[in-house]
Amino acid sequence: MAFFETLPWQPSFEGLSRKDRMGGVYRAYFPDALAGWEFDLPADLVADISDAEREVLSLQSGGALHVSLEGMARFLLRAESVSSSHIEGLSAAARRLARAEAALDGGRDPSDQAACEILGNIRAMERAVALGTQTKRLTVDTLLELHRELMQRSVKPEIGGVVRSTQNWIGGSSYNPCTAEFVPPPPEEVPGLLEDLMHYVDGDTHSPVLQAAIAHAQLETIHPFADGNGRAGRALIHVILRRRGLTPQFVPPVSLVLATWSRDYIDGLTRFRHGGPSDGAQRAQGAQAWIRTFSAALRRSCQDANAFRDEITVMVEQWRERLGSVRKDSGLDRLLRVLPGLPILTRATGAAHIGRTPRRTGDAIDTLLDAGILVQRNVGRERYRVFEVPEVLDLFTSLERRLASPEGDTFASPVTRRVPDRP
Ligand SMILES: Nc1ncnc2c1ncn2[C@@H]1O[C@H](COP(=O)(O)OP(=O)(O)OP(=O)(O)O)[C@@H](O)[C@H]1O
Repeated sequence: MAFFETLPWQPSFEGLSRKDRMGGVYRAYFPDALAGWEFDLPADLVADISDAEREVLSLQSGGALHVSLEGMARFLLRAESVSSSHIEGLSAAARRLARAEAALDGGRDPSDQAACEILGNIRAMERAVALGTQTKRLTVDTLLELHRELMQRSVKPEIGGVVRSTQNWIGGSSYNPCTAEFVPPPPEEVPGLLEDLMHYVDGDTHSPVLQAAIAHAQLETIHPFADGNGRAGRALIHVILRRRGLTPQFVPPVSLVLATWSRDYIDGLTRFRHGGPSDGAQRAQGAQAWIRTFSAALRRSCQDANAFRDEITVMVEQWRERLGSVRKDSGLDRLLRVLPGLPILTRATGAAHIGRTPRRTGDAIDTLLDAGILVQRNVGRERYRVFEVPEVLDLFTSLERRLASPEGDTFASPVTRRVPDRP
């Protein structure tokens, strides 16, 4: 039985305005556990879910012969991680991340906090999807470990992996929950609800897409952490999809679509919160509304990612035509394969990716510079020179613009988030 309970909030000395400092009442939500929940889905929703599953699988299987799948998979994962940050766009992020990574590699402290957070998100996301396959049982500890990873490079690393011990809320005043949009369950409810959630995540009573949708919504409803609940919930989606074998290679950038459909996303999460009996019609209907939104977002993200992958493939084929004969497994051949996932490079990072000496890599870079595929972005001595692949960065921008358009077409439906201009 799920319900809202009205609880008192004591006045406090904190807060700028009188209203902030005043006491009052708030309505906390007590969700139902997931264990034993059985519900039917209408035929059209079942079809939507299988369409989404088919799209996710087609993203894994489409072949890009001369392109490193790992590089592209990393890019999609990066896109998904960037959606959790407030950096201005994927292509800007690519540049800033490359700089921050270079600083970290060189043992320096990168000053770019946002870039560091994204690196943390990417690492956590990588770890999350790895956990999906490596960990035998998914438990509350797995979730805490994942959250710790996510928060490691944030401004508040100390809250990573710590279940909240106070009441939190979403929206309204920062000082009290009386005007909040949503007040998750009180802290004493959280451990039991998390046990139940992770038990559900570890099982396979529902199909992967359904399981990912429900687990995400339940995590956001519990809101178990002081911060980073959105990130943990998004990572959980990918843990489930990977674990259930749906995304062995490519992570669909579903979070970016949910961010674009922010109103539908929040509406869906809100509908998921029912009142009344755990086997009642209201619960089933609310869940269906959310699952519908989630499946559609997943489908859209796969369609956009597929289009991106096709564009990358065509681009690399055109490069090869432009270059004439490229000896198989030469430094140049290897560099062409990895460039889509490495749009900003130095001689050293290029060498590390293709397993050749910096000198050999430098020769391949020179060929690509002559062909206009690479451009040099700074003036400096050999080892400090930074190169970019403008065409790849342009394709990032196009993908990002497409993902930020509610209908996936920036002419038909303008972007809803701040994104870079059309290349
Ligand atoms: N009305 C709502 N009901 C339930 N969940 C919500 C609601 N509004 C937002 N959320 C979820 O809460 C997340 C924000 O929570 P929190 O600030 O703890 O996470 P975060 O990872 O730090 O933030 P962000 O999502 O901005 O990266 C959102 O990303 C969304 O998933």
